[in-house]
Amino acid sequence: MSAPVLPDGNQVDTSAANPASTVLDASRRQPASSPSGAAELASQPISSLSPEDQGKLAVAKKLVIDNLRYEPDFPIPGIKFIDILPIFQNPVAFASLLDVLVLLIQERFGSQVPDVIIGLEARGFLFGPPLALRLNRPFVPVRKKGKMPGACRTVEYTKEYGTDEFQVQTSAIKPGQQCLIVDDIIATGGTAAAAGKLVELSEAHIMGYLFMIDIINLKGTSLLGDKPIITLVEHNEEE
Ligand SMILES: O=P(O)(O)OC[C@H]1O[C@H](OP(=O)(O)OP(=O)(O)O)[C@H](O)[C@@H]1O
Ligand SMILES: Nc1ncnc2[nH]cnc12
Repeated sequence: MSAPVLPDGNQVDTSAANPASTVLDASRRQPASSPSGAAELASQPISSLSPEDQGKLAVAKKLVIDNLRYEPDFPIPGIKFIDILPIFQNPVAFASLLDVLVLLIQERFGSQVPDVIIGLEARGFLFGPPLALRLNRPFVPVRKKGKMPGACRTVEYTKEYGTDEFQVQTSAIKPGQQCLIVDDIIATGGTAAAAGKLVELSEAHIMGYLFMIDIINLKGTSLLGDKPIITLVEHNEEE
């Protein structure tokens, strides 16, 4: 099978990224196959990107989808867990992910760069800090209760498989800052909404949310009001 073809006609070598995967034409909006058959490319407009950047976006999305793993009944019965960790064991996929997240932020917000990147424990810590570095902006962690020293703001929340409490250090987010909240997955939306509340308690602004994956049948984005949401991949558990 031939390698993905960019709009400029050049071929992209993704074989080093995932030798076992089937390499598909990156110009397609959806892969012909994925490990579960359920993860699909998010249908956000890409028209303002150059042809070269559209090619990068298509290749990065495919690399992400090909590097997901699905674990039934984890962490509790009935949950089909999406394991994103293989992406970070694959330097080509990881670098491609970061490149494309920067592109999507630029596409959505133009020349306005977030003042701060807010990453959510734990998997928002995997790509939030390198993304913040790429944007030359500070990274602020939101952590589960009891992990950080000093004064913290706290909110309780409910997520797909339980309840939890989130904290941010009181002085970490400055009043008036434009915050981009980043996490690997939005499922029921409770986690991301809780992080949004912490930003608001800090008297800062939610500039938007960014997720690698949206489990769309759980409709989590409905908890995020009218804030801009960037999603790379949509996953439907019902398909
Ligand atoms: O949209 P929701 O239903 O709220 O769920 C989404 C959250 O669930 C997962 O985190 P988890 O709480 O499992 O934490 P972990 O990353 O520390 O494992 C995931 O990384 C998101 O943060
Ligand atoms: N199904 C799922 N897979 C991975 N992380 C999750 N967080 C919430 N739901 C999840």
